[in-house]
Amino acid sequence: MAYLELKNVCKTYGQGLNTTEVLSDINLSIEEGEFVAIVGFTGSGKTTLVNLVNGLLQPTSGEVLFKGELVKDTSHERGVIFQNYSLLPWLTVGQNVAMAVKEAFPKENKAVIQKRVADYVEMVSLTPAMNKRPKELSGGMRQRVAVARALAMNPEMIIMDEPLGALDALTRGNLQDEILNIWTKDKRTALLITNDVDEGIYMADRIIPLRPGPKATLGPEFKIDIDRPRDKTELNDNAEYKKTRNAIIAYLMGIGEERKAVSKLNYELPDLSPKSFVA
Ligand SMILES: Nc1ncnc2c1ncn2[C@@H]1O[C@H](COP(=O)(O)OP(=O)(O)OP(=O)(O)O)[C@@H](O)[C@H]1O
Repeated sequence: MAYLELKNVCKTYGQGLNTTEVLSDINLSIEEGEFVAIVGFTGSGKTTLVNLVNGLLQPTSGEVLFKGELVKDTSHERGVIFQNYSLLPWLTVGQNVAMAVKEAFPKENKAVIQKRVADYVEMVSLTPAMNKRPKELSGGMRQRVAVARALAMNPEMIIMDEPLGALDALTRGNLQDEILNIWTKDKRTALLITNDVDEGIYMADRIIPLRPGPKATLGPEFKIDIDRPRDKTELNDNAEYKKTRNAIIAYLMGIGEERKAVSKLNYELPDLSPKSFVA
C-alpha cells in the first residue's frame, strides 16, 4: 500500500460558465520514506495540489489517500510549510512555534514544549529573534519561523509548497540541509513543490513535472540516482546530476514551446538558470 496516493484526482474551481479545471487526472503514489519533488510552472496548480494532499481542499473527483484512508481534513500527521509563511502577527516567534508544538503534543509539560521550541528556533538560527513579532522580521526570517513551526510538530509527512523561495542562497542551502537531516534522521516522507530544478535534484529521490494548466497533469517521473548524503560542491561535476538535469530541462522546455504554439498565454518556466551550489 502506498503511503500517499492520489487516484485520478481532478480539481475544478468556479461554477457554470466560470468553471476552470485546474488539475486533471492526477495520479501519484509515494512510498513511506520517499522524498518526491514536483516541479511546476507558475500558476499551474501547485498550491491546489498541496492543499488537496493536506486536506484543506477536497478533489472534485478522484481520491486522495494517506496510509490507505481518505484525506478528509487537515492533520498534524501531515505538516505543511507554506510559501506565504502564515504566522500569527500578535504572537512572538517563540509563541508562534509553541502554539503549533502544543497542538501536536497536548500532553507534554511546559518544560518539554519550551525545549522543543528552543531547539527548532535554534535550528533556523532565530534564537536572537525569539521574542520578536512577525512584523519586526524580514520575509526570509518569517519563512524560517514557518519552517521551524512545521518541523517542530514532528509530522510523519513533510509537505512543502515552495518553502524556500524567498530566501537568500546561503539560508536556502542551510534549510535544505536541515530538512534533509530531519527527513533522514526521523525517517519521514516528504513532498516538495518547487520551481527550482536543482533544489529538486539535490533533495529528492524522484522529480515529477506538473504540466501547466488549465487541466494540469503530472508528466513522467525522473529518478535521481545520486547517492546520499549528496554533496553540493561535487554535484556540479557529477555525470548523473548533469544527465538528469538536462533531461528534466529538455522536458520542461519542450512543454514551454508546445504551449507557446497553442496559446498566447506566456507560461513562466521553472527556474532553469545554471547554478553553482553554495557549499
Ligand atoms: N479558490 C480559487 N477559486 C478560483 N480559482 C482559483 C482558486 N485558487 C486557485 N485558483 C486558480 O487556479 C490556478 C492554479 O492556482 P494555484 O495557486 O494552485 O497555482 P500555483 O501553481 O500554486 O501558482 P503560483 O506558482 O503562482 O504559486 C490559477 O489559475 C488560480 O487563479
